[in-house]
Parts: sequence; C-alpha cells; structure tokens
Amino acid sequence: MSKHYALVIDDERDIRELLTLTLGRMDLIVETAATVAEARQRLTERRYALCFTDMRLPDGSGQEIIALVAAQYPETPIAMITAYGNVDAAVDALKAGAFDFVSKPVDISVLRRLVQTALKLSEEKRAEQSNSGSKLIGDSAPMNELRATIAKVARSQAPVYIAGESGTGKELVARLIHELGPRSTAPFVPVNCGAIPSELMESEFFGHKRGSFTGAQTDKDGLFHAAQGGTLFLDEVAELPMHMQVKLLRVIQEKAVRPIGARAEVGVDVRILSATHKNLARLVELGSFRQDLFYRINVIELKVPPLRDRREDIPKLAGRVLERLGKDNGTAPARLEPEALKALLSYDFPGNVRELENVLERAVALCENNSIGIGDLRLAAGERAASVAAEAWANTPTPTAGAYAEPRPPAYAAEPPEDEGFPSDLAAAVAETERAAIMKALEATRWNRTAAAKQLGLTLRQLRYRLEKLGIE
Ligand SMILES: Nc1ncnc2c1ncn2[C@@H]1O[C@H](COP(=O)(O)OP(=O)(O)OP(=O)(O)O)[C@@H](O)[C@H]1O
Repeated sequence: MSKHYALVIDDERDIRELLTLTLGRMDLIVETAATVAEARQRLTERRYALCFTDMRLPDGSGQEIIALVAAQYPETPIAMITAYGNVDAAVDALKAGAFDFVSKPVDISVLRRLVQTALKLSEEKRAEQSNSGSKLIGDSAPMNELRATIAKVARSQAPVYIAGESGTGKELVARLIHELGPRSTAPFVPVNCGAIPSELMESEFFGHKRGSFTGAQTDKDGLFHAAQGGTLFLDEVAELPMHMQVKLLRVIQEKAVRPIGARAEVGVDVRILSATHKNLARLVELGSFRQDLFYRINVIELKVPPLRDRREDIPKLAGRVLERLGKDNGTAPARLEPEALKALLSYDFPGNVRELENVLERAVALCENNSIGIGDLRLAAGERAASVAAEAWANTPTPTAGAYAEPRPPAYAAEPPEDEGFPSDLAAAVAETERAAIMKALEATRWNRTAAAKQLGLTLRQLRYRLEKLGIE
C-alpha cells in the first residue's frame, strides 16, 4: 500500500516534533508548516491524506486554513489542535469544516483513533471521486481499457491528446481526466477552437489590456487565466490557425502569457488537454499543423473508439438516454421495441454517441404510447450511414481542401440570386442565405447533423455553432 502524507501546522516546534514522531509511528509521512503562508504553499504541492492545524498562528488563524481546505481540497480531512477545554474553538472548527479536533496535551490513543477515521474518510472521498468514472457508460472491453487509461493519465500532469471521431465522448473523457486528477478543485475550461473567429483568438486565449485595440474598452482576462491551476481543454485543436499555433507553442513552453497590450508576461499553471475528430498526425504531414506543437500537446495519446466498434454498449447507453429523457419530460422512460433495438445494434452511427442521443430524442417525440418502434428511429439507409465520420478521419483533407483552405463549395448547388441589385442589409442577407443552405442540408440528411455538416464542408461543432447563432432548433 502506498504511504499517506500528513501535514501538521503549528508554530510550536515541540508540538510539530511530537506529532511528527507519533504520526510517523502510525506509518504516515509527516510534513510540517509553522505559518498560514507555509501551509498554503504545502497544500498546493501535494495531496495530504490528513491535516492538523493549530488555532493561532503567527500570520493568521487555523480557521482560515480549515476554510481553505474545505473549499479547495475537500478530499483532505483536517483536524484542529485546541487548548484543553476550549470547547468554543473546537465547535467553531467543526462548523468551519474540520472533521474533528484534538486537545493539547495530545492523548496518543485518541490521536490513533482520529487518524484511522481520517484515513477512512479520505479513502471514501477518493472513491466518490473515482465514481465519476461511471459517467462514462459502457462495459465493452475498449471502454474498460479507456477507463483504466483515464485513471492513469489523470495522475500525471502531461498534456493529453484525445483522438476519436465526432461524438465519441472526447469532451467527457477530458472532463474525467480533470475530475480524477489533483487539479479537480480548480477550473476545467473547455474551448472550441473552431468557433472562435481567427482575429479574436489571441485576445480570447491570452486576454488584453484596455485600449490595446479598437473595441478593447476594459481589461479582459483570457482563457489561460480562467483555467489557472486547472485544465484548459482545446477542443477541435486542428482548427487553430497557424499564427495561433505558434503563439500557443510558446505559452506551453514558457508557461507564461502576455495579454495583448501588456508589458509583462504572467505565469500560468495550466494542464493542456486537446482533442480533434481529425487525424492530426496526417495534418502534420500535410503541413497544416505544426509538428513542434503536435509533439507538445501529444505527450500522451488517448483514442476514444467509435460506437460501431463497441456495439455491445448501445443497449446500456440507450437505456441511460431514455431514462434522462423520461426524467426531463416527467414521464416513465420510453421503451425500445425489440425490432428497434435490433436496428440500433446494426446501425453504424457515423455521429457516434451524440447521434444515438439525437436519434432517441427524436424517436421519443415521435413515438406513440411511449414505445419506440423501428420507424420512429428514422435511421438513415445502411450505405449512407457507412461512416461519414470515419471518412473525416481516414480521408483527412489534402492540403488544398485542408482545414485551413477556403471552405469547399457545398454539395448542393447554391442558387444564384434572382435580383442583381444590392441587398439593403448585407448581414441579414448573408444570414438568410446561410440559413437556407443549412436547412437544405439538414432536410436532405433527415436532420442528421453529422451528415449535414459534412455536406456543408463544416465540422459538426461549426455547424452547431451556426445553428445556435441562427436560432435553428
Ligand atoms: N461513453 C459515454 N457514456 C455516456 N455518454 C456519452 C459517452 N460518450 C459520449 N457521451 C455523450 O455523447 C455526447 C457527445 O459527447 P462529447 O461531446 O464528449 O463528444 P466529442 O467526441 O467531444 O464530440 P465532438 O468531436 O463533436 O466535439 C455527450 O452528450 C456525451 O455526454
């Protein structure tokens, strides 16, 4: 069993030594701090299985530390060391979030019991956290393997690159890596790199100073700042334009950002996770993604398998989705008729789990008597389903039709404007054309957003962004 660490915070050297000795005999590795400042520092350095703090410290109070631990390190039990008979202080400590207290002079048998309880508590908290792994549904061999890898990489601080088709659960995986790791109490900040206009990217990522460009009316913190101490998840990382790739590489190497218009750089402590449904290694070969950045973000690569490679997970996933939809609608979960389940099991799901969710949501709305028949699923014909998504991966675009090339003309023929005159409101006219094109693609694909995005030469994310912007449900 791995050893547990304990932190003893007391300005009296005798107490520190006594507790170090006693706890050491209980197989704990003890570290000490004599001030609030030192304790804060220690707490950022490691996860303690247990903490003890004195009430009065030269630069603050034990209460302060208890509140800090309760808020930021909830998995660490903390006990207050109080003067004998000081009931009020003990009660206050418990109210602030301490799990127990010990009175001076310390009684060794009381201390022993307290340590045992604390360690149990600490284990329970950890188990609770690792339970969040159950958010990832599926018991197939690839999913079990994925879960084990997630648990392993969560402990490391290395950048992880999550590869996999659209809708396979890459963002979910990124969240789990964050939640199961030591940064779980700090923010998880997801960024869709495909949805930020290129000219705003630098300011979004690094922030800006007031007046640094037209429109910069106030100081603004960037995404790196928002993720300080936590995790920044770069989704659709293949969509980063070249100039941002260079800047990002620098930030990762220097661990510092310089907001636009600022003189000095600011240090950042952020773990980088990234994902794309494209084949990033191919994009590197084609020259549209920098190799040096690829190596930096791809220290560990994690592959999320497509749903058609783990069909045995479909019934459980469908069950969970139907349960959730039932709850949302205030009804019992809809039932899948055997034929419908059979159809789901043999469908290819180019849009993976997200498509399964969409298919079921539509089916619940269409079905009668809360029972989903094969017709309610409206699955696309077999050949069409044959892996639109897999194509995005395998046929990663040639340099001319690449991620940074001009968008391809859509597969449907855009109709030339009937009137040769100028529109009186260009923005509205553009939005109208965009809406018409999107609606046409959606109807042609029976609202299969993955397939529609493909037809429009967009990523699914880009399509979703536009749907939201145009208010298309
Ligand atoms: N194994 C899973 N268990 C439960 N839900 C899942 C699983 N995989 C995916 N999902 C659900 O499917 C949806 C899509 O997942 P997510 O957004 O993580 O996919 P993605 O791979 O990041 O997609 P994209 O490439 O489009 O960004 C989400 O609602 C997510 O909760």
